[in-house]
Amino acid sequence: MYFYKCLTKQLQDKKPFVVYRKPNASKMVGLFQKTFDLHQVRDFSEIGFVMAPFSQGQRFYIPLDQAAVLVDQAPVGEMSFEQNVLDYNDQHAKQAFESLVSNCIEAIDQGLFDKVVPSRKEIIKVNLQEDIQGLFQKLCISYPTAFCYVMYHPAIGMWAGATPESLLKINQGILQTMALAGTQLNHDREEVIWQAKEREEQAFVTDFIIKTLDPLTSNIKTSEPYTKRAAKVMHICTDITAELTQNNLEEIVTALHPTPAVCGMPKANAHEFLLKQEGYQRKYYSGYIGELNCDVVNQSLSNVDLYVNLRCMEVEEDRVNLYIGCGVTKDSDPQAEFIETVNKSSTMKKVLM
Ligand SMILES: C=C(O[C@@H]1C=C(C(=O)O)C=C[C@H]1O)C(=O)O
Repeated sequence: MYFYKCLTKQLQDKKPFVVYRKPNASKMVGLFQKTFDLHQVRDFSEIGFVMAPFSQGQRFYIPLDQAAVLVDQAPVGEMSFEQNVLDYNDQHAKQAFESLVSNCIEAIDQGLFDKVVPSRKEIIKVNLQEDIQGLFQKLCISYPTAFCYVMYHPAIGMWAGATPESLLKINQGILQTMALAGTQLNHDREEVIWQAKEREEQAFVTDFIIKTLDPLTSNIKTSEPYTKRAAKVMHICTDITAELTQNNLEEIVTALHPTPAVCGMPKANAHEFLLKQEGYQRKYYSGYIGELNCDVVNQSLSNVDLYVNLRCMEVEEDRVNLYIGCGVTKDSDPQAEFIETVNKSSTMKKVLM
């Protein structure tokens, strides 16, 4: 297929590209940048595909007018969930994460914040560089309801993922976002029971988003919280819509990101705590990715469609780094939170096998 020939050529040339497929979409998109330049988003008037970090670092993008643009049928097929690797057994990683969660709970007890989202990195020795096409196909086939992508820039490296979380959609003056939090294993039964801890954690996120959008938009509406299934796990989700009152995309993105779903609440305290205590660089994990001022498949230049970069991995020469986090509140149990990160990491591990 010509799409994959371009992907292979782009990789050989080490030029920037992104390939992606939106949730439930039948089409995939490839943007293959013609030069090596690193383009940065400065005021959100830029048009193209953006990838922004959690905190410090470059907000880079592939400009639509500097890329070969390809749209094709997205991969479909069957993949079984059976041989899942959930028996992660690194005692050192377990202890380190549980101690981080305990520090989080202590900080909550001291009144520093109500919620915080610590995370960790898991290194898997595997060489995926030879089969990026296969990686993208596996992501798309395994996770039809997620936003699946592989993105590369020589200055940033290669990132791939299948995220269930939308950060921001704008279409014809209507803004949509979601408050996603709370996690349990996806048992595939229709009836799902959520404990108070998860419901409270998710309500924090909804409240934050409503408060954040209030001065920037009008007519904010929320759905009832519902269960959103995301591969091996499921979450509580509230859909939120609002009307834009002015053209203030930069203000809106800056206000929403990072949400309490990936950082915490109040945001500034949680953010500062994470930068000091997590002990590693999140880089582009829990940043955002997606279309800025364009909808490539529908050939429109007025849409925004950004996703939170979760269930993602950084693909290096001989290894991949998986990034995973979980929301901590006063009622959290460090062991249970560690298990939650292991369950979430199975989303990525599945496509590594
Ligand atoms: C932080 C992550 O996920 C976020 C945290 C969740 C939680 O705390 O339950 C649920 C969904 C995401 O908003 C992650 O997957 O790394």
